[in-house]
Formats: sequence, structure tokens, C-alpha cells
Amino acid sequence: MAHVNSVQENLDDLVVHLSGVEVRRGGNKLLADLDWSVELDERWVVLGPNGAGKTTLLKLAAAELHPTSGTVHVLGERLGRVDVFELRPRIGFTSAAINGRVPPEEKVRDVVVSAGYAVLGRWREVYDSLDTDRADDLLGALGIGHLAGRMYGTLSEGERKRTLIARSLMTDPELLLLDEPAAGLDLGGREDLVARLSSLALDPDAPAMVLVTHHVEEIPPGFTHALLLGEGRAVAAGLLDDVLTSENLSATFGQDLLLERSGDRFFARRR
Ligand SMILES: Nc1ncnc2c1ncn2[C@@H]1O[C@H](COP(=O)(O)OP(=O)(O)OP(=O)(O)O)[C@@H](O)[C@H]1O
Repeated sequence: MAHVNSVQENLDDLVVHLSGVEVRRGGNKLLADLDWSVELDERWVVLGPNGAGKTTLLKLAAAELHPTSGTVHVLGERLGRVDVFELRPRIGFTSAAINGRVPPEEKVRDVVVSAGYAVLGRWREVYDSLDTDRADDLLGALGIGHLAGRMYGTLSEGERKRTLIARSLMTDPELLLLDEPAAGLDLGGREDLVARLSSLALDPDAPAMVLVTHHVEEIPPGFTHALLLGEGRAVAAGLLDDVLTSENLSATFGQDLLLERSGDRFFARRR
């Protein structure tokens, strides 16, 4: 019994815990043999080639997908035994799929504030002023406070990404999941986003974070851990400084890659 209690206490400290996870679809193994844990104060980056299973992993952590086998705990709750509609408001999630679902005529402030009501699209009720104040604060913190009254469809890619990050923070989540937030941004937009995400990562009050990216250049300073995925399996996982090496990147991407570090940023190229 004491053993059972200690296992439960450990799970309570973990924001995400995967044990022996496999996800199969149409005969393909999207994820296999995956064990992975995220603790409260950790900020993880997930890297891997196209099709490695990164988005599938985020969907598990977002309680949007169940494993075919193995167990997934999110915020101490086991998927399959919890009402996901109660769990999801505790998780912030941004992805290209959410971007595509925002009506273009929606006001930027409403895109953010409606997260608190778990809806996308115009909400007929009047929002609580505390909520609209919080939405404005979040937009301000992401450097787009001046766009609160604009229609979402008129924003640039970078402004949309920042709007969706503000939306994902609206419910004060305990876990923040970011799927390729810098995709499609120009160099200035990427650098700006990396700096904003770095401030968030370094904020001790910010939620645990998992960031999926294709590029080591996009890893914001302050991120602490890395998971390298290849063909649905973990190639390496652990502290960023231990995991992010030329050898591990080369094994993950199947090419001879050279990883270089400049200050608190990373760069990679083929040798
Ligand atoms: N319903 C499905 N049936 C069969 N295969 C699927 C299904 N959904 C996803 N896959 C495959 O699973 C693999 C992992 O997909 P996933 O989107 O998780 O990869 P990813 O690492 O996020 O890729 P990318 O970097 O290209 O976004 C891909 O090869 C994809 O084609």
C-alpha cells in the first residue's frame, strides 16, 4: 500500500507522464515504447524530423488523443479515467490547426478572451470585464496590445501566432503546449517570438512548457530539457545541455550534423 501511495504522490508532481506508450494508426506506429515525464518547473523542447511523431505526442499531452497502449497521465489524471472536458481548460495549446479554425472577422481581443469560455468564434454573451482586462494584459505582454480591436484575419502570421499564445495563456493553464510557434515567421518575427517565449520560460510563475520545433535556432533561452524523437521513438531525452549534441542530432535526423552554440542560442548545419 505504501508503494501505491508513493507512486500516486510522484504522479501528482508530474505534469505529463507517459509510460510504455504506443500510438498505432492504420498499421503505422506513430509512437512506440515511449516513456517520458515533464515536471512542474520544466520547459521542454521536442525536436525530430517530419513524421517523427511530435504532433502526436503533443495531442496526447493535450488530452486530445488516447494511446493505443501504455498509460498517459496529464496533470495527475490518467487519460481514459478522467473527463477530458474538465482537464483541457487546465492546458494551453497552440497549433496551426487552431489558427485555421479562428473566424477571420473575429476581433483579436475576443480570440483571446473566448478561451476562458472554451469556445472559438463569436460569443453572444457579454464578457466579464475582468476577463477582457486579462486578455488585454496578455496581448500587451506579447507586444500586440495595440491590435486588440483588429480583426484576426487582418493580422500577419507573427501577430496571429502571438494572439494564439495569448489565448493559450488566458485560462492560466498549468501546462502550455506550443506546436511549431515560429513556423512561417520571417527572421525578425522569429527572433521576436523567441525572445517572448524566453521571457515566459524564465518566469518562475509560468506553467510547465513543451515546445515542438524543427529548428534548434528556435529554442528560447530558459528552456531546460529536450526530447529528440525519431520514427516515433525517443532517441534521447533529458537536460538540454546533455541531450543537444551533434551526435544525438545526427542520429535523430540521419545526417552528419554539426551543432554549435553561441551564447544561449543553438545553430546546426550539415558537416
Ligand atoms: N490517422 C493516421 N493514419 C496513419 N498514419 C498517420 C495518421 N496520422 C498521422 N500519421 C502518420 O504518423 C506520423 C507522425 O505524425 P506526426 O504529425 O505526429 O509527426 P510530426 O513529427 O509532428 O511531423 P511534422 O514535423 O511533419 O509535423 C506521420 O508519418 C504521419 O503520416
